[in-house]
Amino acid sequence: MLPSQLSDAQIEKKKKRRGGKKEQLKRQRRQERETLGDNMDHDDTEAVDEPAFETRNAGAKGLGLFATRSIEPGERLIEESPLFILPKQDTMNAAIVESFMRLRSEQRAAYLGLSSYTTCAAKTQAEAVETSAAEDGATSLPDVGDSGPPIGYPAEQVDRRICASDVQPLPSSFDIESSCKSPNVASGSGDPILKESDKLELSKSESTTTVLPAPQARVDIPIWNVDDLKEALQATTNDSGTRSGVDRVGDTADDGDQQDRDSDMCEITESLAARVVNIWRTNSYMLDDGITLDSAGVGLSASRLNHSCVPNVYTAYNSTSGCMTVQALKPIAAGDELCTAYINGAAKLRSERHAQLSMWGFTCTCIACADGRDESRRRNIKTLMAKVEGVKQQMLEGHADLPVAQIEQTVGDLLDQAALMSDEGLLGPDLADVCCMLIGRREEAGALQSSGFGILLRSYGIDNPICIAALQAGDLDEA
Ligand SMILES: C[S@@+](CC[C@H](N)C(=O)[O-])C[C@H]1O[C@@H](n2cnc3c(N)ncnc32)[C@H](O)[C@@H]1O
Repeated sequence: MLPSQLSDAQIEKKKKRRGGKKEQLKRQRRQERETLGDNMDHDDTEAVDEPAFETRNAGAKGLGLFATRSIEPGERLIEESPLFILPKQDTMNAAIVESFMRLRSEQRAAYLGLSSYTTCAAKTQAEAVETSAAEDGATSLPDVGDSGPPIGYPAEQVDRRICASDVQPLPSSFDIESSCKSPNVASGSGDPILKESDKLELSKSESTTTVLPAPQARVDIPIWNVDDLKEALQATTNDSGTRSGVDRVGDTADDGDQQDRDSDMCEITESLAARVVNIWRTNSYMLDDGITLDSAGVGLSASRLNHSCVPNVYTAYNSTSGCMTVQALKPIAAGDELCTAYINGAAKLRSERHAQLSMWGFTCTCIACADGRDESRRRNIKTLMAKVEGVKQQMLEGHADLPVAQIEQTVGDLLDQAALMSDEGLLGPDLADVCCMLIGRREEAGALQSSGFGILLRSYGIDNPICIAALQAGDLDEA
C-alpha cells in the first residue's frame, strides 16, 4: 500500500510507531554508552553536524580556536593526520627540514602558513624578555637541550596501564628540559639572508654526540649546522625513497606518488630551513597514545590551539588511525577559547611554568597565572606528587614489601592529590593517572576510579587503543 492510500488514522499510528522506534534506538544508545562508562556523557564517534569551533583572532596570542556552540566533555573536536611525524632523534633539525621537503607543495604552503614564536604577536614579548635578560646580564632565555618538539605531555614514557599491588607505579616522569631544544626567539624571521643573530642554536647532539646537553647549560655555539643540513638535503635529493627515521603520514610511496613528489621538490635556503624548524618547534605535539611519547607531529588544525595552564581540551594521538585527536575535557560554552596545555604544569608553580613556556615566547595570562592568584593548591599538588613519586621509586627498585602504614599514607596522598587537581580544574590524563593508581582500593577510591577511566575516555576517545585495552581488561566495567 502506498502512503497516499493510508487513512489519516493509519498515518498517525505509523508516525507513533516510528517515534517509538526512534525512542527505543535512543534508549539503546544511551544504554550502550552507560555500559562503556558512566562518565562518558558523549558518544565521541558520532558525527557532529554543526561546526564546534572557528579559527579567529585571539588578540596578543595571534590566532586561536573558539567554540561556536556549547561543547560536551568528551566531544571530539579535531581528528586529523599530522603533516608529518618524526621520532625523537639526534639530528632533529635535519629530519624536520627533510620531512618538510617531502611534503607536496600545497602541504608545504599550509605548513609555512603556521605561526612560529617569531611571527605571533607574542614576538614582541619574547624580544622584551630577551632584551631585559640581556640588560640583567643573563645569557638569554633558558636553554633546554635538544631533540624533542615542544608541545605535549613531557613524559618520555607514560604507561597508564601498569598495575602493581595497591599503588600503581608509573615510570618516572620525563624532564622536558632534557628533551626540548630551546627555541631561538630571534630566529626564523623569514629574512632572505640569515643573520648571525638569527641563526638557530645548534644542539650538541645535532652536531656530534648523542649525549643530550645538560638542561641549563646554554649551548654557546649559535650556529646552524650547515654541514649537517647540507648532508641531509643532499641525501634527500639523491634518495628517492623515504629515509629511515623520517615518516610521512598517508604516504603510500607508490611510483606515481613519488614522481609527483619529486617534481614538487622545493629549493631550500638556510633561511627557509630555519623557518621550517621554528614552525616545528612552535607547533609540534608529542604524540600521546596513552602508552609512549616517542614521536611528535604537526597537525594543521591543532596547531592553532593556544596554551592554558588550566586546559579545556586534550590533544592525543590514535596510533591505530594515525590521527591526532583533540577532545573536550570539560563543558565548554559558545565563545570560549579552546586551549590545550603545552606543558605538564600540574605540579609547577607559576614561575616554573612561565620559565618553561618562555620557549614559546609568551607569558601566560590564563586564570591560573593571574596576578595574586593563590598558589597553595599547586604547591600542595607538587608536594604530594613528590611523595608519591618517592614511593613509586621504592617500588620500582623492588621494595615490594613497603610497610602497610606507608601504603595507607600513599593512598591518602593520592586521594588528596586527585581532589586538589580536580579543584584546580586539571581534568586531563594526569588526573586519570592518579585515579587509576588507586585500582584495587575500591573502598577509598570509589568514584575516583570511575572518573579515572571516564577521564581516559574523555581525553582519548573510545576508539583509542588505550581505551580499547582498558575496556578489554574489564576496567571500564569496573568504572
Ligand atoms: C601552536 S601556536 C598557537 C596558535 C597561534 N596563536 C597562531 O596564531 O597560529 C603557539 C604560539 O601561539 C602563541 N600562544 C599560545 N598560547 C598563548 C598564550 N596563552 N598567550 C600568549 N600567546 C600564546 C605563542 O606565540 C606560541 O608560540
